[in-house]
Amino acid sequence: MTLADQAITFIGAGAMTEAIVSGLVANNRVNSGQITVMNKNNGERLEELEKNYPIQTTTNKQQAVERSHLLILAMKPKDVGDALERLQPFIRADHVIFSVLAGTTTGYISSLIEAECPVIRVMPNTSANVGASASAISGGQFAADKDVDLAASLFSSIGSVTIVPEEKMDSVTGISGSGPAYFYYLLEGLQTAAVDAGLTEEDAKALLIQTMQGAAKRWSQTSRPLQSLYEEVMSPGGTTEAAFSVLRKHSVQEHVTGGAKAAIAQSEKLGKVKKHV
Ligand SMILES: NC(=O)C1=CN([C@@H]2O[C@H](COP(=O)(O)OP(=O)(O)OC[C@H]3O[C@@H](n4cnc5c(N)ncnc54)[C@H](O)[C@@H]3O)[C@@H](O)[C@H]2O)C=CC1
Ligand SMILES: O=C(O)[C@@H]1CCC=N1
Repeated sequence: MTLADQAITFIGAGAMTEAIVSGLVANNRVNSGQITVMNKNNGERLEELEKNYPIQTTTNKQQAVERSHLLILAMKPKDVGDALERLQPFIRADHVIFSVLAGTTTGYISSLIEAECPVIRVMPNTSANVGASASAISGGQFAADKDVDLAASLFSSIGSVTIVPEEKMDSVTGISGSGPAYFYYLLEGLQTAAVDAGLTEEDAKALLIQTMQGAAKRWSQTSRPLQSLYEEVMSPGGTTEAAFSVLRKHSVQEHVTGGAKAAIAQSEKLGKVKKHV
């Protein structure tokens, strides 16, 4: 079965579901008429999604599960136990389950489902909205190569895909899953400096977007270490050096590293609070 023939049900109608759906709809590799989004009870949210995308929605659990061969779990990690308890009577061994939940192992999900269906853990990010997610994928106990290939095919239609062993998924979650937020936060600081110095928000946005894209492109096309790239920008007694003396005084880089490590630790913790991992 090709991706275009797949009926897909998302369980959970939040930000991540919308990011993936909007990326998939913009890209014709998936038939958007075959996408269903199911939510526990927020009808207004489902109406909003139906208005914005050519998809179907439902709050009917049995319909949501039986309609599709491919189920994508996209509720908060704390809600997965309750959700699967209600859905599991309708899940068959020939379902394929993708989970985008932070810190939630495929083993834990399998322990909540009677049928031995393949479970694939995926960590995308919200850049899926614009077809630019950095997604990592790992297959669980019952996942065959073809199931991992299906996940790779679906997520490659909304960005890049890296296949990693499942024990690396907490690290991925703290780096690229949360990653867009780190860059938005840093950009917000730069935007404030730009506007405080008299630039219009519009000009600041245009300059910062191109600067960030240019830096990413440059890094992608060189084997030089990052330190040599920022040192190249820095002239003795110049502007960049002035900025770095403030950033280093406040150990900004160490705090950025510490922040990402806290995210990784939190993903590990989310996994440990659940039983059967
Ligand atoms: N937001 C992000 O940047 C990313 C989020 N994730 C993961 O995606 C998942 C969803 O995150 P968000 O979309 O940000 O959360 P969200 O809070 O925006 O959405 C969660 C949705 O699940 C629904 N829900 C709760 N219990 C349910 C149940 N029993 N049955 C069906 N639906 C139920 C809620 O009503 C809500 O629509 C999380 O597990 C998160 O770890 C993964 C990568 C990035
Ligand atoms: O903050 C979170 O827990 C989710 C997982 C990765 C990004 N957002």
